[in-house]
Amino acid sequence: MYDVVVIGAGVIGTAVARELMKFDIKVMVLERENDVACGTTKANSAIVHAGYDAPYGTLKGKFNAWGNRIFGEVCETLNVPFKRIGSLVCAFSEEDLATLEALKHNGELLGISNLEIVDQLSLRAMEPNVSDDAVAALYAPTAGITEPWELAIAYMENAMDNGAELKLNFEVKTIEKKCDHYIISDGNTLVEAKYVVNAAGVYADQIYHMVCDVPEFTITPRRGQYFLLDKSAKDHVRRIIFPCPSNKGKGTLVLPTVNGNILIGPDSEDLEISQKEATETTLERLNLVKQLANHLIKDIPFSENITTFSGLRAEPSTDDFIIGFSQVDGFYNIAGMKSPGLSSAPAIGIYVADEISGVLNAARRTRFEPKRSIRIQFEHLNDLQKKALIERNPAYGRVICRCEMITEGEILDAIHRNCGGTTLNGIKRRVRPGAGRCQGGFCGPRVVEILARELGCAMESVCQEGQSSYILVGKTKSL
Ligand SMILES: Cc1cc2nc3c(=O)[nH]c(=O)nc-3n(C[C@H](O)[C@H](O)[C@H](O)COP(=O)(O)OP(=O)(O)OC[C@H]3O[C@@H](n4cnc5c(N)ncnc54)[C@H](O)[C@@H]3O)c2cc1C
Ligand SMILES: O=P(O)(O)OC[C@H](O)CO
Ligand code: FES
Repeated sequence: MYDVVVIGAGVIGTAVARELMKFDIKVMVLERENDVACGTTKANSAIVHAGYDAPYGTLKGKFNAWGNRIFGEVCETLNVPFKRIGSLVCAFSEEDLATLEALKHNGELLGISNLEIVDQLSLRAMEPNVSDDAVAALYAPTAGITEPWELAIAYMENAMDNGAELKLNFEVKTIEKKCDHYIISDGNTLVEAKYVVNAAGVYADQIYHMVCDVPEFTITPRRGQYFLLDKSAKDHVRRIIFPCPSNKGKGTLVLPTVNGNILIGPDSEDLEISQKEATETTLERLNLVKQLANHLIKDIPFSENITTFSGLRAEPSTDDFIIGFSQVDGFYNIAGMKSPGLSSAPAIGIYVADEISGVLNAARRTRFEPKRSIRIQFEHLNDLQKKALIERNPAYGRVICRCEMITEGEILDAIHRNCGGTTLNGIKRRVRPGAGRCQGGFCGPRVVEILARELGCAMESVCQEGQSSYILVGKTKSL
């Protein structure tokens, strides 16, 4: 019997699992996909918001401010990229100027430091490509960018290094409440736990419905679509550039990624409650993203686009995050994790682990290893280091991805760690082969070969992403 089962291995579920491992608690994470971070965590703006946007007095405001404060330390410990590049919210009218003042005031109530309204001249000096029509901006130097899926992978890996378990391909279908525990099933296997943490993203309402006849909330998907530009567009903007927010969200933005690409989006499209899988992109909405971004930033080189994608916000009927023990004894909801859910994840992990360890009366684990072991990034080594590494391990001398300069050694490491990658996109998310300009056209087949060899399976059974997303069907000719 587990003390705690966490349903959902996005950035929220994995953060909770890792923080729970600081206590003497037996933890299992259940995830329906064949990898962690396959839900909203893999498709968002990747911003660690400064925290001035969510209203003072809300859970979003509290956890964003707290999460931003500790984000740098968490990423350093877990070896996850994070850059505090700062953000600018641009004003185009008198009404927008009033919005900037209101955001600054709200941020100050939340304890966000160094917020400043900059005039047109300063804005132009900071970001020469901002539209000539922008008259001022709210500058927040503490905003940052990260790699959301890498954070979730790192959280899960570190949780497993400390004894947590992960069951992939386990779609929770029923949850049965007994007098002092739960029985969770995917239709084949039963898992028993004293407490359940529901971190199932856009499905959190359905999971809660399994134990509660009349749930207090619903979760509706709100889609956002993006363009990702090649690194050749690097430096078109150096900070996160927002328009003023509206009741649809923080608007369509332009920002750099931690790897030097330029990200443009999202739009904000309310879908039906049943459309929890609708992550397709559409020409109509991408054209809207283009139009909105061109209003904010001049001369965006859309010809450098290398991919488009979309993510689903978990829009709760309550408008705020839902975090806490539910009406059902021993059942804990972390639902409605729309933006700023990523920014808040480190703080939510700590908060939830404290609450649950409290009711379990669990002591702190004496042998908790907080650090994740170093990941070698071959490209970032100097020549002497590269030479020494290749002598020690020749796999680092074989470049598999030319666009991103990724070696076989890095791919092997990504496969064999705890919470290692087993799919083409899983390896791409961990070490970036396939994330370059050719989008895996050259390196994809090599990665499939390595995966099959290392996992001891046929190349035909290697998947691109989800279960059954097979890439190869069989041999077309023999040698
Ligand atoms: C367009 C967009 C932009 C955003 N930008 C930002 C941003 O810049 N900054 C920021 O702070 N936040 C941002 N967010 C919000 C942020 O991405 C989310 O708050 C965060 O990723 C939510 O993580 P999660 O773990 O709750 O959900 P998810 O990542 O969706 O994880 C939930 C997991 O539960 C699993 N699951 C579901 N049902 C079951 C089941 N029955 N059995 C087992 N497993 C199940 C899913 O497969 C999934 O892996 C954005 C969101 C979107 C959509
Ligand atoms: O559009 P929002 O408000 O959901 O925010 C999403 C990201 O945080 C910013 O793109
Ligand atoms: S060679 Fe890997 S993305 Fe191009």
